[in-house]
Amino acid sequence: MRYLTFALTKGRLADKTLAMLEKIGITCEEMKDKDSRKLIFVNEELKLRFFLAKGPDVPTYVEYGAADIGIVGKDTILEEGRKLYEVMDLGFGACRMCVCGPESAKPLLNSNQLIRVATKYPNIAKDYFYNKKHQTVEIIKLNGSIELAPIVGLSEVIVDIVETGSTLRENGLKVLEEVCPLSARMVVNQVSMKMENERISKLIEDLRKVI
Ligand SMILES: Nc1ncnc2c1ncn2[C@@H]1O[C@H](COP(=O)(O)OP(=O)(O)OP(=O)(O)O)[C@@H](O)[C@H]1O
Ligand SMILES: O=P(O)(O)OC[C@H]1O[C@H](OP(=O)(O)OP(=O)(O)O)[C@H](O)[C@@H]1O
Repeated sequence: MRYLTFALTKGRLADKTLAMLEKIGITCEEMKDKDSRKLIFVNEELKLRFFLAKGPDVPTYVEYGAADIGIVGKDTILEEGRKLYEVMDLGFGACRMCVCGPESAKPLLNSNQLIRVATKYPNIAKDYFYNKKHQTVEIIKLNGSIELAPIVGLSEVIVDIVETGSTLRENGLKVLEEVCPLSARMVVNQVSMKMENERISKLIEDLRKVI
């Protein structure tokens, strides 16, 4: 039997991903050692391999078949636009993609003014403003602390993830519009879905019972 390889997202989603896999009897003790610099882990008994990668790289590994299965946020799936199957909503990592800014920016969203939109998600922002709202905007790509942009005058609004809303609150910003709800998803390589259908279907079935 060949190894089935999982690409898991580092950071926020990692602990919940491991807890979910543990519930269906898939464990990888080695992976819990936070001090380890080891990148790939094997469960010999179940013929599984796991590695942790940066979120945006997970769909890349899965599209190319370097991983059969990926666990990644819906935001990353939308942003990366890779060819893969999204097979399951895992429920955890729930948050929302929103257009945010100071209350005073609200009227700009329903005008034909050319506003600036700062975001870590330029493709999601483009799709929302161009295809859904038919509003021409200037997209400015940032890599973090997006909420700074409207405060210091880099942009009028931002497109970013909102979970508890505390980052917005503490910086005097509001949700102005919701783009879409988000959560962690399981994605599968298109060839693996055919070649390893039995094992992958069983995995999906087992996961359905615990989430
Ligand atoms: N409050 C939140 N902020 C950001 N991502 C969240 C939040 N809640 C859930 N998520 C999910 O977790 C994933 C990101 O986890 P991660 O810890 O890698 O965050 P990141 O800030 O995008 O990464 P990095 O710190 O490496 O830039 C997102 O893709 C999203 O689906
Ligand atoms: O609604 P909240 O619960 O406050 O969560 C949302 C915040 O968390 C994320 O940032 P992150 O902590 O990943 O830092 P970053 O801005 O450097 O990416 C996101 O980009 C928001 O800023």
